[in-house]
Amino acid sequence: MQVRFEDVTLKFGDRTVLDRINFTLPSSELISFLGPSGSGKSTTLYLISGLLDATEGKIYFDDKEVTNLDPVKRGVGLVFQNYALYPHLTVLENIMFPLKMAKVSKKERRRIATEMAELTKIGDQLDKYPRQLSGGQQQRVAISRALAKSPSILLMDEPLSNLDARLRIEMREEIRRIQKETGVTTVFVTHDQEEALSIADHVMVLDDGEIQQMTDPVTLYEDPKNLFIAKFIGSPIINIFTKESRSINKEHSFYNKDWFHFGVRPEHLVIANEKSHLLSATVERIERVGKDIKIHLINDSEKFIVSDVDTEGLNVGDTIYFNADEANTLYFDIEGNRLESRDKDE
Ligand SMILES: Nc1ncnc2c1ncn2[C@@H]1O[C@H](COP(=O)(O)OP(=O)(O)OP(=O)(O)O)[C@@H](O)[C@H]1O
Repeated sequence: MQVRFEDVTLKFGDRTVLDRINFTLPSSELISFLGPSGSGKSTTLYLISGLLDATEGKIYFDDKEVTNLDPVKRGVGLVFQNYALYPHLTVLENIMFPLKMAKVSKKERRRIATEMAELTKIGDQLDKYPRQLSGGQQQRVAISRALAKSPSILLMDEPLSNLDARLRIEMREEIRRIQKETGVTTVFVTHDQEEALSIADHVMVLDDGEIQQMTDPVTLYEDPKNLFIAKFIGSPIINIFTKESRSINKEHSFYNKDWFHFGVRPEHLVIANEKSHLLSATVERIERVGKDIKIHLINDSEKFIVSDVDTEGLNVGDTIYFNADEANTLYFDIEGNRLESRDKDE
């Protein structure tokens, strides 16, 4: 099922949190809402679920307007960070609970709940209580329960935030598998860009209540619409320079072009010689994490990072020279809007 927002505004008192936002979530896909804390991700999710009412604007599920429809009638499945399981009910009873509320027959409840538990690989834990399960297992129960009523859309609010790093990675793969097996349109809220990029078919990036860009993860990384997206997506962070930057060689032909900021990702800086370089800096630290090598550089107080270069013979304190890989250089105007944007969604 497709979700469409038309000029949706949400105010808390006189504070506008979302201001006339418009988007369409494609059917049967996994969509991530990504953004810093307070950007409006959960608010947008609650508007879809009906737990919050829009102050203005219209919300559609396919062609049906649901703006004023009761949350129960919207048929959404919800999964929260804290699992929200009933502690006094077993796994099976937890999954069957919404079906019981919907007056589904006992036999049918058990059949559906067992099927959902098999789907989420929790079928061998049916008689246990939530306290006897790990965080990852509890989240599997919560997902089974949310899917039991065949929701039109599955909404997940930071579902992995309570899990440790390894389990987070395992569970995000599981969520993707379950979404692909069921085909239920799913929204996954996170503030973790790596999580969003790895799991989602489409990512909607929010900042301060505004949609900055909505596209597939590869386009988001390669073709950011503005400086905010360029800096928010990618780790290590993109290197950004301005016309005033002391690291830039102002003799370089590149300098005369019509940009105010330009950005080069750490893997797109290439070593040059002193005569024809664009950037210069001193090696401050060489960081090795497993096979990944990052060189931290400094020029005056400006810092940047380069990766994927040969570090043999390189020492802290050395001055090195770079050129930017032109095809992968991102240019921005003074307001931070991308120049020559190649956004495929436009
Ligand atoms: N009930 C409320 N009353 C007043 N302001 C609220 C309320 N709920 C949220 N807000 C404000 O709305 C803005 C968006 O909040 P929201 O929870 O949607 O952000 P978020 O992107 O989900 O952030 P986080 O990752 O921290 O949960 C924030 O500035 C928040 O303070």
